Amino acid sequence: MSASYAYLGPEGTFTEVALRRLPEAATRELVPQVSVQSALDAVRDGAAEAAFVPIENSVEGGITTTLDELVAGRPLMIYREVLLSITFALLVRPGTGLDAIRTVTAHPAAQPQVRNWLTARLPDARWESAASNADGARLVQEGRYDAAFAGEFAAARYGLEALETGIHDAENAQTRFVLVGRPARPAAPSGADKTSVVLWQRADHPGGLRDLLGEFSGRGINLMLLQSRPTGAGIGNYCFCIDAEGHIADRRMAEALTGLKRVCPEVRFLGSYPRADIGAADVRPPFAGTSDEEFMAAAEWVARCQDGRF
Ligand SMILES: O=C(O)C(=O)Cc1ccccc1
Repeated sequence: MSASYAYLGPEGTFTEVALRRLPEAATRELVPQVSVQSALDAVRDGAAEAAFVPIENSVEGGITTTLDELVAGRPLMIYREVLLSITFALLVRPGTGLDAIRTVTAHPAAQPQVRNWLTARLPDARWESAASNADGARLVQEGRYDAAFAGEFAAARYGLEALETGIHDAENAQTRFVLVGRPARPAAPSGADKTSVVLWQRADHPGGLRDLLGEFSGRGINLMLLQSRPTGAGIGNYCFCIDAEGHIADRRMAEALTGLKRVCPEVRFLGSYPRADIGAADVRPPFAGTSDEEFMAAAEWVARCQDGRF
């Protein structure tokens, strides 16, 4: 197995900056890929140990290419996450002024984060999507577009200059990235973990989603993400990507997943991994009746009842 991490490239993406924040990245070869799909396929085919890709941003929600790959592609698992605060720079070939910009490019997920700025400052510019923000910068270098929204750090890499910096429609916009590998035993609980799953619900079942969510809420498990994605089976057919607080090694999470596996036609476990937003010291204690000890004591009581030893 190759000790390399594939990531959404080319060099100079926000993805690369976020990846370099993981201590383990320092000991791996980092290999840029042209798309999220090719980064994930490199892992599935054994060419890379893991892939690092964007999955969610606080302005627009899920990065659908990544979610759909994790939902429907050959199974993979999430091992780590990184949160990165993002502002954009407008990168141009040296000497280009704002009034000369007719075309702008960036990754589609960048657009909702710069839309107001674009309307105010470059109302007539035509938007074209790029495979990533750094790829947009590369295309500006090649003369294909006049300007790209990307990280300021990408300017030097592509011989461009930043005409404007700090561009962001929403304050504190953050993007979440995940390190994805082939399925294996999740790391032991860190004390502040989350669990990602995809749930399919039975067709035409009134209150189906409420019942699925009840498996979590009834055990005191807080949800951090709920995103529906079409299953591809026609209008009205959705599955649900869910991030929930806790680790599959926690009794309450294991029991919630057991309940979901019984009632859902399909459940895909996407991993239990350390949260990037808070540490163990900030995790609130389990709600009354939902600690490991309370689950175990209750299971022992049932066993004693079954034995007539209560
Ligand atoms: O990493 C990049 O540069 C990307 O193209 C993905 C992305 C898109 C929008 C915000 C953050 C990351």
